[in-house]
Amino acid sequence: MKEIRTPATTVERLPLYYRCLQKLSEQQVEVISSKDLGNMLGIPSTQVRKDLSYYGEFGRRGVGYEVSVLLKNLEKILGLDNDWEIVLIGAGNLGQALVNYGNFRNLGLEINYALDVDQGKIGNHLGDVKIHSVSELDDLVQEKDIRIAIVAVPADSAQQIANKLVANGVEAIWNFAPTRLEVPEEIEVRNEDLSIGLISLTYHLSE
Ligand SMILES: NC(=O)c1ccc[n+]([C@@H]2O[C@H](COP(=O)([O-])OP(=O)(O)OC[C@H]3O[C@@H](n4cnc5c(N)ncnc54)[C@H](O)[C@@H]3O)[C@@H](O)[C@H]2O)c1
Repeated sequence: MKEIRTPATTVERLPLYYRCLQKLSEQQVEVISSKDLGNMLGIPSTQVRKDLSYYGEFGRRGVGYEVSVLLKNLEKILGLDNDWEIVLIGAGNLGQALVNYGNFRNLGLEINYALDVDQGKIGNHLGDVKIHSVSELDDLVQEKDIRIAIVAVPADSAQQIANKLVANGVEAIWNFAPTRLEVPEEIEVRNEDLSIGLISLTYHLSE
């Protein structure tokens, strides 16, 4: 049987549906139509139905989606029903902001460990998270079976850190350093480059 690949744009929208459904659930809304869900997110109802149809038959024609059922299913699809252990490398300005960002918790996600090379930072706490020496990376990643890492070190250290992470079993990297990481094909890398967002605005104003 030919496997149907879910478009990347659909996958990108799933967290939006999830967050929206969380809000609806908090507001005790039990059922939502694709039209209303789409209106809340600025997405056409046809797109909402198509996106969700890749994962199953969640809605009922003329009725809509049961919020709690769709929320539970999306939680599973997005892997948010797992207790992921996440390590941050580089507890500088950005790293600190990420650890202190409370909204990850609303998704059931948490940065559990922070590593840095700076002796002046090692031993300090970012909230509940103690900053450990980066020399502990190998042992920590292996012992805690960490599969997700956040790289927030300067660009010239990022590749070396990525190599160590991958060698110790990390499978997914959220990379904030403005550099392309060379990793094996099976490693999932998500690059976050804030300057690209800002440049897209200056580009449009300059047209
Ligand atoms: N600050 C931002 O808003 C921002 C935005 C986008 C991208 N970035 C990128 O994210 C990265 C971090 O930015 P920042 O502003 O937090 O810088 P920063 O200088 O404040 O922090 C970097 C931290 O990494 C640590 N570090 C350096 N080498 C290391 C190594 N080998 N192992 C472990 N820790 C190491 C430093 O001691 C420092 O604490 C940079 O690559 C930067 O370009 C930053």
